[in-house]
Amino acid sequence: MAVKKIKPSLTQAMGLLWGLVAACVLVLLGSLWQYHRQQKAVGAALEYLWILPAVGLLLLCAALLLMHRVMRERLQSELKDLTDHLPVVVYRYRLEEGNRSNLIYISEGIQRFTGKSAAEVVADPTLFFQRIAPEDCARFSDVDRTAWHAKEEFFCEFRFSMPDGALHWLYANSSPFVMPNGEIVYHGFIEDITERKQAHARLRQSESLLQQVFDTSSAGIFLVDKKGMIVLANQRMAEMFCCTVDELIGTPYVGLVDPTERSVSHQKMLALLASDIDAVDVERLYWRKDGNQFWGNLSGKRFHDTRGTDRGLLGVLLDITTRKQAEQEVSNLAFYDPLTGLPNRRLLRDRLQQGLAISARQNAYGALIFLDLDNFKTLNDTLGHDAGDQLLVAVAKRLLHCVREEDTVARLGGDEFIILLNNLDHVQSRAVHIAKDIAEKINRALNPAYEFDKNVVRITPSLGVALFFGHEIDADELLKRADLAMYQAKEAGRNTVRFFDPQMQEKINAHAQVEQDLYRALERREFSLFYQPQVDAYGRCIGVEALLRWQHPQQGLIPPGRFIPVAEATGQILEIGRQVFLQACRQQAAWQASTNTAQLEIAVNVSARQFHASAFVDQVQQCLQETGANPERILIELTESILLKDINEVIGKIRALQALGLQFSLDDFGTGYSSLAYLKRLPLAQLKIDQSFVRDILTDRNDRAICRSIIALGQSMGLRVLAEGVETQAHWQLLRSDGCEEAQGYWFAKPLPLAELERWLAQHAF
Ligand SMILES: Nc1nc2c(ncn2[C@@H]2O[C@@H]3COP(=O)(O)O[C@H]4[C@@H](O)[C@H](n5cnc6c(=O)[nH]c(N)nc65)O[C@@H]4COP(=O)(O)O[C@H]3[C@H]2O)c(=O)[nH]1
Repeated sequence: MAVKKIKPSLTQAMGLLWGLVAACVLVLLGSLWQYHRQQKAVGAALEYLWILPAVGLLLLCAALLLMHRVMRERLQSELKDLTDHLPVVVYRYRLEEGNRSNLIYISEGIQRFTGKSAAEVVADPTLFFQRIAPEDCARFSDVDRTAWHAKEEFFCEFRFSMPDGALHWLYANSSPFVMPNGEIVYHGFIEDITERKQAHARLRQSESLLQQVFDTSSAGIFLVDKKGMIVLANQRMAEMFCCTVDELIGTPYVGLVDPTERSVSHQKMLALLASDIDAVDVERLYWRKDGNQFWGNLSGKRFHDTRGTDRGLLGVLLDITTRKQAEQEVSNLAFYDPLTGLPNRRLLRDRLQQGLAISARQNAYGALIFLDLDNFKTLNDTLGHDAGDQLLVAVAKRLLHCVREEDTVARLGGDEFIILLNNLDHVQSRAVHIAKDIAEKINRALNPAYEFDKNVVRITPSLGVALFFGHEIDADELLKRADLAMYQAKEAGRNTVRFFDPQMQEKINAHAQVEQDLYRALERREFSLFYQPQVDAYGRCIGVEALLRWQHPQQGLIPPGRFIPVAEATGQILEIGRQVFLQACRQQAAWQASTNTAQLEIAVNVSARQFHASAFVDQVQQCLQETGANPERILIELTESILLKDINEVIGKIRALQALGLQFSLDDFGTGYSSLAYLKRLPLAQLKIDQSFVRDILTDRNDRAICRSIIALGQSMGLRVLAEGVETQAHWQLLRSDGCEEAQGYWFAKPLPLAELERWLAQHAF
């Protein structure tokens, strides 16, 4: 806004005054000259000198009056200039008789509001009033009237139509003054408060928004002062802690934290409040008034008031219990065995790494125990999987009772458990001792019967222990060692503990070597069949047992006991067994051609894995067709382990093969687990008494009693009974006297290659 220059009227007034004085002096001197020319004495003229001070005085008064007037005008002009350029409009009115107002003055700013000059508005104040918004008119008048009547200050906010048509908010304020003459004059101002109003409205809106957020937020919002006391909290916060907002306010924040974390949390909170850290984000357990816990995520931000003073911490608390539970579940699924709740293989691997690190750091031996339940599979198949699961859970519980909290009990899967023992001792011999004691304790703990539902079950474990010291060996190797030791325990008769032994490792290496060699043997056809004669009660050869031999290029002839278990474990037995059966069929077909040999039966061993293979029946059928062998002269020898699987499936398969004409013999009878109930249902032709019973029949009364029982059992069920491993005449005579009608053994002949067998047959013509 341009500031107008004030005119220098005081200087002009002084110039005028001096002009007047000079004029008076000239007039006086002129009069004196006239007297002198008219030869009047100067002395007489001097009598009129008193006029001089009088004229001077008059002139001074006139000058002072002029000065006062000039000064007042100048002041008024300056004041007007000031009021005209104020952002507010100032006005003055007088209250007249009958409380009527009379506008005396209004500053030029009124033009902004009305579009009319101040003089026009003074002349006609309605130019102003008519612009007041109709909805505010009545209120304006009421307030105005009340103020006049009471002779009090008037103030009012009202809407006003501006010259451009926009509606603005104006604020008018005036205060009464009693003039010396008793009249009442109001001085006031009018201010355009539209922007302020809008700002207030915006502020109110955002405040209301904030309040709504505060009240309806699903997060707990609170303010903690610098001493850690809650000074503000919203409803949700109160709900979270099962109390009222009032109960929260004035209490220490730390009282909301779970008691187990309280002291740590308190220290942290105070340290935080004293620090210049601006924000925090923590997840921790909180504690409700009803005693329940919940997981909360606290996002805290340092709170400064409008003056910038640090007032504490503004916290936003979210209940994250559901998320935590979900995380826990995911973690459980990833790291824990869902059945027993024990750590799984993945977590075990992690713990193992930690165990090795602890051992290295503390220079102490630790131990890993590999535990496998003996015959769990049989039990699971017999009792059902639910019972099997219950048993595993019960075993897990007993295991946990046997070890310290810092030890790990994990389940690898199936019936395999691992126990990791850390920090046993610095001295190896003592560590071995401790590990042994714990392993035996576990063994004892698992032995007592388990009772669930209607079942009472007994199960024993085989435990393999491997010691470790620092990072001498890695986790994989350690597991392998404990596993090997466990197998050693199985080999030693189960229900026992074995420590890892390097010789065992050699066995495993040998196992791996045999596996490799077997692949080559299959390719190069290094297998052949030997035949061991079988005789009847009169010593006549009624058949042969086909026994597999492996002609190893370096090791020579290898008996089946050395490679059949490997072939079974690797599945190579399927192909080997097929080749054996095919060869046996070919031989039978060849013998059919001669009347001397046409009646000979060939007994063929079939392993459990081979028998259970889905293609087995088709394979047998194919071999028979391919060779033209007489199925009635082929006897399949099954071992009792075959019966451990679903017995109905086994019976079904035997029946299907029987339908082709084949016969069945149960090998090694008495050594396995078959129950008599199953035996009754099996469509067998023959029972073979295992040679372990036959061997000591002459000296061991029990063995003889067993042999007698098997013979009697076979007879009662209409089965042929063949005694294996008959090595002497005395054996055979005794068996004969007990009613055994068939035999096989070195007394008659050893397993022979084909050519030798044929020579033997020729010598023992029947
Ligand atoms: N001490 C002694 N032993 C005698 C006597 N008479 C026979 N033996 C041996 O006893 C075993 C009898 O065979 P197995 O019980 O079926 O036991 C067999 C059989 O279970 C398995 N086997 C042999 N050939 C095959 C085959 O082709 N397939 C399958 N799956 N297993 C086979 O290998 C086992 C061992 O076979 P081998 O070593 O040939 O051992 C044979 C035989 O040589 C005797 O008077 N005294």
